[in-house]
Amino acid sequence: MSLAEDGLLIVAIDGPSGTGKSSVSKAVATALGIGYLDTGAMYRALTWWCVDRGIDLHDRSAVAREAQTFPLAMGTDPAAPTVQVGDRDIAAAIRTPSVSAAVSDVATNLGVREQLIRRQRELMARVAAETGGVVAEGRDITTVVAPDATVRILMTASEEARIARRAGELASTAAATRAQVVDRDRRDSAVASFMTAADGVVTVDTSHLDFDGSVKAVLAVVDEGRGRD
Ligand SMILES: Nc1ncnc2c1ncn2[C@@H]1O[C@H](COP(=O)(O)OP(=O)(O)O)[C@@H](O)[C@H]1O
Ligand SMILES: Nc1ccn([C@@H]2O[C@H](COP(=O)(O)OP(=O)(O)O)[C@@H](O)[C@H]2O)c(=O)n1
Repeated sequence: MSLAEDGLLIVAIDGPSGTGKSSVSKAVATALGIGYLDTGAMYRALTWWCVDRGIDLHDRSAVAREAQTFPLAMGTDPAAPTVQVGDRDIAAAIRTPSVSAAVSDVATNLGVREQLIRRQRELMARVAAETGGVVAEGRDITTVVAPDATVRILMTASEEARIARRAGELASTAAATRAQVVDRDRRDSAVASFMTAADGVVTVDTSHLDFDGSVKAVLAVVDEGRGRD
């Protein structure tokens, strides 16, 4: 199944931590009046779920089994995205440093990726059918989840800018944040290629842009991509 058929607007955005993917994607989806999917939140939610249930994250087949069945519900309204398992709201719980430190162990499990990619494609197709399109962001959306998306963007920013943004959010020092961010990107790179743009993927470098400038830059790429379609 091609996600991009039927005139739906599928915008795929990848990039390393702290480039502005989540915040910019939400604003872009809001401006376009379409849905929003944070795929990183799905890997974080599975990590939280396994830890909560006492499942050893290194037991690859047990974690992959949970990926297939755990009761995840992603709210895809860009103005108020939600993450729930069962009826429990875990949006805040999945952002804790302990989940951030453990999530790469879950995301580098290929059995997990197979299941979550399947769920991401299903969700994207459903949301796009409902709203006319979707902005999905993560590490492998442009290359694996939706390589046939209408518009494919790699968001980049200098390591310095990314660390400064994350440190601001976490109220942490640059040195401590550097270790977390760089280390996570390195581990994540084992299973997805998001540091350089694949063929046909447009790079948006946000190092010297403010937030509004980044939103405008992405909207300009979307406009151009739509025109070509
Ligand atoms: N272009 C930008 N300039 C300055 N700050 C930004 C920019 N884009 C995002 N931010 C801020 O940086 C932080 C990290 O952004 P986020 O969207 O979470 O990045 P990512 O999803 O790529 O990890 C957020 O606090 C966000 O508001
Ligand atoms: N498409 C995706 C999205 C995220 N991930 C994993 O999920 C983690 C959390 O993603 P995130 O988008 O919330 O990360 P940040 O916004 O904190 O950088 C990443 O560090 C990857 O391990 C992935 O493997 N593939």
